[in-house]
Amino acid sequence: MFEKSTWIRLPRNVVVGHGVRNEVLGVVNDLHLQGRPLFVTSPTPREVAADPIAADFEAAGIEPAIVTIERATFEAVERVIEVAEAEDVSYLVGIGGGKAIDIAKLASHHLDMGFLSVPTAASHDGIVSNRGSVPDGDSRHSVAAEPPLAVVADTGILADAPWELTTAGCADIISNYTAVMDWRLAQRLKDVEYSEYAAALSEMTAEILVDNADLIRPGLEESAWVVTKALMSSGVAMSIAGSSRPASGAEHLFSHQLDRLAPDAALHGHQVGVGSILTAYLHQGGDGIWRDIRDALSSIDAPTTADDLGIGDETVIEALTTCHEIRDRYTILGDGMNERAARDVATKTGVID
Ligand SMILES: NC(=O)c1ccc[n+]([C@@H]2O[C@H](COP(=O)([O-])OP(=O)(O)OC[C@H]3O[C@@H](n4cnc5c(N)ncnc54)[C@H](O)[C@@H]3O)[C@@H](O)[C@H]2O)c1
Ligand SMILES: O=P(O)(O)OC[C@@H](O)CO
Ligand SMILES: [Zn+2]
Repeated sequence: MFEKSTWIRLPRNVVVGHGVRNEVLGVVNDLHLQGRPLFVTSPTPREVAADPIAADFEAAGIEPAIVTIERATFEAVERVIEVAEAEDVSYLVGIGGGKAIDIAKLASHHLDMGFLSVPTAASHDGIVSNRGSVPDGDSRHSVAAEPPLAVVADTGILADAPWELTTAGCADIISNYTAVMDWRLAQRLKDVEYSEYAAALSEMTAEILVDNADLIRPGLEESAWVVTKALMSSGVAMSIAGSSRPASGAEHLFSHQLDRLAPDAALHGHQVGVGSILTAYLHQGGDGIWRDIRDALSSIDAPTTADDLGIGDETVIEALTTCHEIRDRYTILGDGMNERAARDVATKTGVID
């Protein structure tokens, strides 16, 4: 008897384009959301987006509560939950980069409230995903949550954001190549649950982005459009899979470990991009696609070496040899690399000198 079943949860409205920041209130009305919102943001996104959106709400007689977070931690999630309860809000709006959106996502899940995702940077593929990613001591939790009810991505804001945030988003997408390799490997060796549709969507998203690399240039609003569509598509792949597997393999383990060893040294997307060069080499050897990944990253100004990341060579080796422990996710790293092997791959790919 066939007894399989699945829930695929996706946003109802996705609004992308120039000036759509002014449409957040319209989206709220379209979703029939009542009551006060709580805006979850961080300092610069507050200035560029949260305060102007709050002014639109105030003009319509709704006074949003606002909480500003600095880091993605479980303490920040708890703070947002406390403010939401104290201010008696009915829904949340995450306004900012990946961290603000993750915190809003996790808090709204706990509160059993809907949330809207308003990215101010095209820097990560958590914009529409159904996961929140938060470090916790020595490990990393990718927590199941609901995807946003709606996404409002203003390409004017995204194009004005610092260019490296956009290149980080591109690199987060390019890393899908190796994430899917790891997923297929884990399916073959460990029989992990696998979705051909989610894997194909994730790979196709990376291919379309790389094919359009010429359009991705600083100051071009069209770049923000191309990258944001890719970030959404990758997030949808995660929602179809019900896990971050289509977009997160060993290159993400490497990045999560760097977050612990060298906090705030580099952006998430840039770290996973360099990780992807390394793990592509581990999967396929010297003749495989590691050079294509490196060249694609380089063509959009994303880092390809430890130096570019501002991270020391020895930290890269430590991350490579220990990152398999960070979470229970089978990848090409298996039960861990030894130091000689780590130094070998990092040197042969030019990630370290
Ligand atoms: N949930 C998921 O599926 C998912 C997917 C990918 C990444 N992530 C998580 O997202 C985080 C990475 O996101 P990130 O790279 O956006 O980091 P981030 O949220 O820390 O943002 C980077 C910096 O850019 C600033 N910023 C944002 N918009 C700006 C603007 N318009 N102008 C100027 N500055 C602006 C932020 O305030 C922050 O200081 C990581 O914690 C990662 O694990 C989650
Ligand atoms: O589950 P994690 O490893 O946090 O991955 C989510 C996201 O960063 C994928 O691009
Ligand atoms: Zn990522």
